[in-house]
Amino acid sequence: MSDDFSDINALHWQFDLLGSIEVGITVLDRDFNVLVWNQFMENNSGILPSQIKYKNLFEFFPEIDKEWFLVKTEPVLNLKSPAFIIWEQRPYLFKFDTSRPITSASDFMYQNVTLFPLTSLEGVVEQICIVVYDVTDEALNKKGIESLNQQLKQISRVDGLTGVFNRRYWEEKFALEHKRILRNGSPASVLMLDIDHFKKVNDTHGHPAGDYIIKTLASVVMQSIRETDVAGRYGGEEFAVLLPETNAENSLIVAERIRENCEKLLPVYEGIDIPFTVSVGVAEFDSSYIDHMGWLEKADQALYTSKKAGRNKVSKF
Ligand SMILES: Nc1nc2c(ncn2[C@@H]2O[C@H](COP(=O)(O)OP(=O)(O)OP(=O)(O)O)[C@@H](O)[C@H]2O)c(=O)[nH]1
Repeated sequence: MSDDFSDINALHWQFDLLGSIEVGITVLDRDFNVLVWNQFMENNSGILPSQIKYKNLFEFFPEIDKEWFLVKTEPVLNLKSPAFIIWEQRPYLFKFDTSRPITSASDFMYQNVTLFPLTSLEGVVEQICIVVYDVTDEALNKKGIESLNQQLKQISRVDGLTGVFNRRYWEEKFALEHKRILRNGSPASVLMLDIDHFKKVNDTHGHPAGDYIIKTLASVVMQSIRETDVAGRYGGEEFAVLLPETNAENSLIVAERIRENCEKLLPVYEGIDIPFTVSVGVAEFDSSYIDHMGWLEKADQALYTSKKAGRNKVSKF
């Protein structure tokens, strides 16, 4: 009698434990009818155990992809091996609101889920137990760090003044593209651009006005090239542009377009007109350019030719 009583007692506190534990626990039969629904599941779903008990899980949670869930539970039921669902794979199994304040970056609870078999005394799997862990904080932290890393990466690649790639990153991309071109022999060209008499802009209108002209040139360049082209700020008022899949003829058209757009544009800084022109050098890739910097050097030489010829010009190496 006293043994029976202590068994009942143990069962009672075990049920209490199940209720107060800060993880979700539910037990399903082989047809996915709910047998156990603990306090955590009730609190987060708003569904009472009396409402869901002996009912099919999928009726209450249509967001669970039934086909996928059957595949996931198959080894649990038939091979007695547990299965895991991590939030990186699937953010949640049950769509619960997050209990975090409204400022939280997520409006649902991220979950790690364990599915394991419950066997009868005969060793037959008759039920499946689902344990749901709330990992919202961990997930948001990780996502926050990832996005911060992404931002840092972006900052380290981009020139702060103009938003185009900085020299270091541009050269990295240029070197990679050069390798690819050496291998497949596809046409490509590179441009070097430099603002004419830029020192005069600074001297006459001041450094901030000079910065404004540099930014203006960057936006002219970006508007004049394709998405697959790669523009970078190479020096103070000097830009480099890589034009993949572009032969000399077509790259001269692009260079001329940039030169003309700059000439036509009349930037106004603090009420003062500051016209400017650019000189451009163009060099098409040649298989003898084994070194990428040797290729760029050709564009620089062509730029020098444009400067010597009176500026506001495009020259081809
Ligand atoms: N405002 C501003 N000026 C810069 C920046 N970087 C470099 N410069 C200036 O750009 C000027 C470049 O002058 P130079 O290289 O002599 O050439 P230039 O006056 O453009 O003459 P040419 O290139 O021969 O037509 C210098 O006065 C630099 O101080 C920058 O970020 N902002």
